[in-house]
Amino acid sequence: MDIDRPAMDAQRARAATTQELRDAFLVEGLFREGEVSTLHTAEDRMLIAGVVPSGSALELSEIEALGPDGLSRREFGIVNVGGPGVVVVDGERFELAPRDGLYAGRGSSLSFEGAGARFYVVGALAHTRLPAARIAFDETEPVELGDEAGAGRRRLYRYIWGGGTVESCQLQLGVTVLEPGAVWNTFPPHLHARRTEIYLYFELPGAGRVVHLMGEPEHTRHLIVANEQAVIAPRWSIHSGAGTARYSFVWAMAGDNRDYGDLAPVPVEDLR
Ligand SMILES: O=C(O)C(=O)C[C@H](O)C(=O)CO
Repeated sequence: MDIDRPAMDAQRARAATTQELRDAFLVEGLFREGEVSTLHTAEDRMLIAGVVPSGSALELSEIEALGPDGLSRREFGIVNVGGPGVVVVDGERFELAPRDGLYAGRGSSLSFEGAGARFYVVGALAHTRLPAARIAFDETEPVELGDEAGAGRRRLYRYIWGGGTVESCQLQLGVTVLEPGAVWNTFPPHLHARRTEIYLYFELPGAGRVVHLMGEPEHTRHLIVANEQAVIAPRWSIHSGAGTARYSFVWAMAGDNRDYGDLAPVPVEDLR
């Protein structure tokens, strides 16, 4: 799979059918055994990929949608959403346990190993090359969010962000893990005027679904999302959701700045 997806504007999203919304904002089939699958979106030119090495190593190589410069002008954030595996960045081997993350700078050559590993890759345009760094889930101090009464207790692990130790050009990325009994993420929701955000839901049971809320605050829409599916949130779209079971998700942003707190909360009373 190598998809080049155009943007849909807010006005069209208000009136889009369920299928049109899914075609524009939902990413299905990203993780296929023994394959690298990619999607490039016109929203902040973000690239996402699912890499499932199975028996043999796989490389992230040139992608048709990116044209002649290919991956050479991009930085990458990676999270292992499967079993243990290895990412090789320009010959250097990084072992990634489940939920571990990795940053790889502009123009890195990337290959992936490990039967059982499932790598989620996010690429953003980058103006300079910065050093690769592994971010261990176990060693990252989480931010505690939500409460039990609101079924939203969760831990947010910031891997690559403006206030952190791993440098990036524009990419921000982390993992949010819901506590047992929690189903809500990112509520009340918010907007980022200067960034695009992509969520990848994972650790959701097979028959589980997340009702993902999107759209302008006064014209909300929803997507029914299964495990290992991603949702693109343009700058005009809220991003929030409630699951039929607990889950985790990778959030990743690209855009004008790396100030993680640069967001506009939307009061619940203003949602329509
Ligand atoms: O659970 C949450 O809340 C989040 O993970 C919020 C995301 O980081 C986000 O949406 C940042 O814009």
